[in-house]
Amino acid sequence: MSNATYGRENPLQTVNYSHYTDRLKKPADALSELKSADNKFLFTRALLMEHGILPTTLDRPAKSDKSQEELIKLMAEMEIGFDLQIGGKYKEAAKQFSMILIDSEPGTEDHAQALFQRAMSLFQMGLYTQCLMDVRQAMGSKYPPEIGSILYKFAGLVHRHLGRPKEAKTCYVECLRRLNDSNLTSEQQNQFRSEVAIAMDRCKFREKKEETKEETYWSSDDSALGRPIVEKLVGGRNENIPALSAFLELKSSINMGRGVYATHDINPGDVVAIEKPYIYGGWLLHKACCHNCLKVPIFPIPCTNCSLVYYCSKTCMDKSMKDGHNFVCPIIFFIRSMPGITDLNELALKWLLKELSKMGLKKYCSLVDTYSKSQTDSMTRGFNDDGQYKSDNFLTAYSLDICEEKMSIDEMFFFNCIAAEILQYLMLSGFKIQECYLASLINVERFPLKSKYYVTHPTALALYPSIGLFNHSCDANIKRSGKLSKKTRVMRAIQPIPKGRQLFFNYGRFFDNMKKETRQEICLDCFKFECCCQSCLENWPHYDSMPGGLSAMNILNPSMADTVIKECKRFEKFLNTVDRADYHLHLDYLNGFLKLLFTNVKLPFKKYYECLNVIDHIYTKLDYLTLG
Ligand SMILES: C[S@@+](CC[C@H](N)C(=O)[O-])C[C@H]1O[C@@H](n2cnc3c(N)ncnc32)[C@H](O)[C@@H]1O
Repeated sequence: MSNATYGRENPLQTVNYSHYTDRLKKPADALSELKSADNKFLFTRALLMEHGILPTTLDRPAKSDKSQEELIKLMAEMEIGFDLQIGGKYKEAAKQFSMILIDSEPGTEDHAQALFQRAMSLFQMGLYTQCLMDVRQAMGSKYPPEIGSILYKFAGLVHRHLGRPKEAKTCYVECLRRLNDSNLTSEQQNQFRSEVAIAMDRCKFREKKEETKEETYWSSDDSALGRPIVEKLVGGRNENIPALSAFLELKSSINMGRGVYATHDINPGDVVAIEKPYIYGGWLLHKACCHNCLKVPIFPIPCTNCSLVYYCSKTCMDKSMKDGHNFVCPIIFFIRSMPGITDLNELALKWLLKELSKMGLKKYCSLVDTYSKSQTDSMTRGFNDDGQYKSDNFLTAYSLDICEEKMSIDEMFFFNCIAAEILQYLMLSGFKIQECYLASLINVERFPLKSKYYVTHPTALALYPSIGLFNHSCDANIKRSGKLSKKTRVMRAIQPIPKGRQLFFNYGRFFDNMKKETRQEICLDCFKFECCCQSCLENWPHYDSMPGGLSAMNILNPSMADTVIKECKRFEKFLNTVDRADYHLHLDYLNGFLKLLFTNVKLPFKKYYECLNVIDHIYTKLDYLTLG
């Protein structure tokens, strides 16, 4: 593979779907003539082979020692960065070190040095979180041992600035342990020790302050919030889809396909789904999270073979190897050099390996064949003959994808090419696959290679097959909670959901403040559907211009008008008098007010959404406190 350009691909940039078509001069058109997914895949694979695009070896571009010329160039580039730093031009310096990073190979000393220097510039710019990400990656790289103590001391300083005294202390202990490797004189070492002692003292002071703050917070009168919350599905577990509540069922509608509906009245706060991800992987921009458990370790340990993924412990490293990293490890460099969204390519590979380890090649391929041939109607996919939804993870995930007809030919060809390349790398890494299984093994239709699956979370990507059954609405009545590092995802009602109504969550993040046209554009662009939610169909006004007063037009139950007016005034007083930090102490009151408006006023109604925003704020804060 000569064109490997590790690290240049930005996972956030738009994918160039004509990457392969451009190289092969429009062969993708022939794909539209082929009917079955198997034939499309085999056609693409043969074409790539014919054009010499499929890799034939796993030889990485030689890691030759740098020539004298290259060394001089690197030093000159570093010097430019140092000069910018000395001159206080931190942004320019960060850019300069970024260029060096792109040109150096992860895991090498040059890479670690550039990371460390960029971290220092980011620190000066006050970008502590980004700075810490660089420091962590530098720690996981092959940095020169003599800078170890300085690197860990710096990490301590960054943690202190981020208000994490415990982590800072751990770094300081580690930096002292590495002091013997440094090339400081004994006098400089003594100076270093006394500086670290002062910094550690500051951590102690900070820790005490944190403890007091926590005590005052929890000594507030709501004891329910003072102990860890154990989430329970409302009504218990669903028989057919165990990740969902028993108060839900799956039904189909013309414009949204399958969706999840309430079979009982559901109240705001009720938990409607709890699911562990079927597969998950780190987000490349957040490289230093543990490849196995997704936690962000204080000291990331790089994989001893590839150096390209990190772990928080030896246990996680061993577990990951058993879970398939042994096959991915020799090819991860190449997988990350491929076009497309790198993280999704990795996730697709992980998924395939997981299925294969679970059921073996033969069974897996026959399952895919049976499934794709027997159930082509997207409305019935996933249901058995008794109308029950098959909750097996493989079939559930398989049946989620109904997107093929929405793809352009270029896109379809692109994904087939990616699949063919991934499979080829896998075979080159020693994974034995007989020719007859090739087509069933990689079915582009089912592979999570498309953006519609990715969770826009800065740490990781994960696939939740049952939660993936919820449709989108710009006026969501459920909300996800739980940090991805905890992996388990909890979905909770935020609005009253009467029996028979569909449950929706919001696929976008900042839809509340967008006008309909923008939301529609995003849905089409990112998720490939035209949004048919109620607020889009009825073209609800933007939040600021929603009706705020009661009238004959929007009161549903005139006998309740006085109560509604009185309660709206009370809510206004609440907003003016209660401190934002104490909102969570009034959750029952707020849910009650929301329900009153929901039952008696036609939506959209401004006060209703004001109240919903407050509730949303509370859950976000509770997640942070209880699940983080
Ligand atoms: C994650 S899936 C949801 C489950 C899906 N309806 C099914 O049948 O499996 C997302 C897909 O559902 C459909 N969908 C979800 N929300 C929608 C909406 N507001 N309007 C139209 N289609 C929607 C789109 O086809 C989208 O690609």
